[in-house]
Amino acid sequence: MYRRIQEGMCLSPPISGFDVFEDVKKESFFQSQPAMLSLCAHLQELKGKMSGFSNTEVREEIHKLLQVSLWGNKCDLSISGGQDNSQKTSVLSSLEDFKAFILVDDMDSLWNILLRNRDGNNESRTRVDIVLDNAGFELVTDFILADAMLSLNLATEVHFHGKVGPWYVSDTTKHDYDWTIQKCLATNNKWMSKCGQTWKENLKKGRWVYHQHLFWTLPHEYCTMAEVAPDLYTELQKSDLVLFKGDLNYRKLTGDRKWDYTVPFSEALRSFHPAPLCSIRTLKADVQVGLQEGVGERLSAAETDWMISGKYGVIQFSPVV
Ligand SMILES: O=P(O)(O)OC[C@@]1(O)O[C@H](CO)[C@@H](O)[C@@H]1O
Repeated sequence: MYRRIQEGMCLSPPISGFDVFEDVKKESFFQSQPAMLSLCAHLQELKGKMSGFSNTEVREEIHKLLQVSLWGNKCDLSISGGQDNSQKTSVLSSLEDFKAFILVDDMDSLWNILLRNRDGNNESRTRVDIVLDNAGFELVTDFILADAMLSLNLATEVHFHGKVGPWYVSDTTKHDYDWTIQKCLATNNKWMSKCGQTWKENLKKGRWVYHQHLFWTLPHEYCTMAEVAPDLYTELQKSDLVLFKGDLNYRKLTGDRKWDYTVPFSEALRSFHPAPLCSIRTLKADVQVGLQEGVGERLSAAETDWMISGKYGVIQFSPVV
């Protein structure tokens, strides 16, 4: 359907570059602004005190921001049919309450990778890639996470991957990416504006890099990437850690199959192992792997919609196997 919409626009010059979802995406950004402001303030406060942080404190902070980025994935305009689905309240204050809804949390594995950079010498480089999902609140949570990873010396560069055109209503395009940074920069809130300024500089200095590739809007499951889009696969192989945001990426990672709940994530990825990777996803489609024995069955008995409601989430890691 999204390809058809795009095709219709492409065949209609002079509006062939028009994004039919632009207005709802912008509206969702503005409606989430109070929640974004509190995150920006939190980040700036963190930067002010992080020089004396122990590794344990750094771990705790980055774990919090990973969870913020996870719950940011609840805000997608495809699941709500384009209706308001913005974040109205600060997520940070609810993290403890939400912990029980994280079905897999592989933070330890992520930490082992990120710690290498922090403990390494000045010449060591750690590249983290983020395969983006929704613009609006979720994108800002991804920016906050990426900024913190650089500031806390856990990574030296972050590469973002977006869509070539409007997709699943709110998915991030290059225009959304640039617009969001510019809007944050231009706001009259000092913390948010400071964030926007830093993000713009990160791009200028090559600490942040934006990529787009047609593959992300093709129907292929990711185990075919090496064959269908070898250039993209080679690009991801340069990464130390690839974070895949959102539900649709999870479906394509696992091939949208009816896996048993306990099948290991690495196995469900089949031949897709360009780099260590992690899915950060709230559950909105009926595919889930890597659960402890009995968890899927227990949830199915208690809540018929547990796989599609967006109430549950995973931070699920796979090494290169
Ligand atoms: O990738 P996202 O933004 O987390 O989710 C996209 C999504 O909501 O769109 C589809 C319904 O249109 C669902 O299968 C899927 O969960």
